[in-house]
Amino acid sequence: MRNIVVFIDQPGSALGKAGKELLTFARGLGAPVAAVAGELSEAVRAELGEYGVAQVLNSNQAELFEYSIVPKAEFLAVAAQRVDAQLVLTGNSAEHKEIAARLAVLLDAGVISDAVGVVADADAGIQVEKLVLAGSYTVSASVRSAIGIVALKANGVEPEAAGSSSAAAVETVEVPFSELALRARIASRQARPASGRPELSEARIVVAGGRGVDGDFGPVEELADLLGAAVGASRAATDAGWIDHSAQVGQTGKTVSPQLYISVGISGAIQQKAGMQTSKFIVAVNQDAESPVFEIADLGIVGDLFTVLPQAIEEIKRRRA
Ligand SMILES: Cc1cc2nc3c(=O)[nH]c(=O)nc-3n(C[C@H](O)[C@H](O)[C@H](O)COP(=O)(O)OP(=O)(O)OC[C@H]3O[C@@H](n4cnc5c(N)ncnc54)[C@H](O)[C@@H]3O)c2cc1C
Repeated sequence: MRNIVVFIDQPGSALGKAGKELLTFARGLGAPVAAVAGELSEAVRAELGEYGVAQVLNSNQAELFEYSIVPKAEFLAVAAQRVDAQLVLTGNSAEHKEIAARLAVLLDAGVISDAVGVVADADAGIQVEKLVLAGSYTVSASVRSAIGIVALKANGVEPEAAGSSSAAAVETVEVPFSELALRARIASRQARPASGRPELSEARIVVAGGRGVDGDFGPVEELADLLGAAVGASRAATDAGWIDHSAQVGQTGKTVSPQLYISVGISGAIQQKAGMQTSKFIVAVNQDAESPVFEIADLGIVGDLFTVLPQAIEEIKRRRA
């Protein structure tokens, strides 16, 4: 396969898990070229080398961050053309999916989002696996254009450094932004207070609470912190104002695909399942043995969450002591 451009968006002082996953995927397919938007520190450059990147295309132009979406798509278009890429990999967040779509228009390319796997086939080209209809179907799709754009879901692969590392060569890219790219200006940004927990859609473990917590997320948060997990919620819990809307998992919330999803006091309505059904291992705690959540649970615990969670917390602490 020809070069694979991997989009690394504002890495800051260290390469994040999402970027490492994309690079691990890319390495399995061909030669990864990192397209880094934002400042490129020496530490990140070294990490890129460790993850098998020999070439980095970097732009830190202010327009990338002062205007919405399109400048990043134009940067990736320049990067893809510069290295004659066959594939561009992006993350699967709402912003990255929009960037992927814009990029596809710019490059006259096929785009596939929500991907969980990519295979490069000499005859069939780029084959992508994705999950649809709340994860109840796996669909194989192929890109038929000369270059493909694929937005990959988080947690599809364990990040793994390449066996040997070498310093990645860095080339600065000056993007001639179009007039169209500068039409939606970002007026202000306000950072959310950091919770210290992992980002919900990227977390390896999620502990989610529903109406059953009855306003008290304490045990859910305590278990999450013990496991280094993100805290999720059903819509009933977010609508009640017990937790921020950004924690909502489901059809109208976030889609998560962690290694472990612990569902607590959630009935398992179809709209909730839509956002978590592809989790690798699902544990459900619910006092109603007939609750639909048990249909998708790998391990079901019938009981009062205010009894079950403290017992689990105590046992984990005891085993770690
Ligand atoms: C268009 C649309 C979009 C939607 N989008 C979403 C979405 O994105 N995400 C989402 O979650 N929902 C969504 N919903 C709402 C969804 O249909 C359900 O209403 C919601 O998921 C229910 O939340 P819940 O399971 O927490 O509450 P309930 O259905 O009320 O279930 C609460 C559960 O807690 C159990 N329980 C109660 N007390 C305890 C206890 N002490 N210990 C253990 N178990 C206990 C009960 O047995 C019950 O099973 C959407 C609905 C619509 C119409």
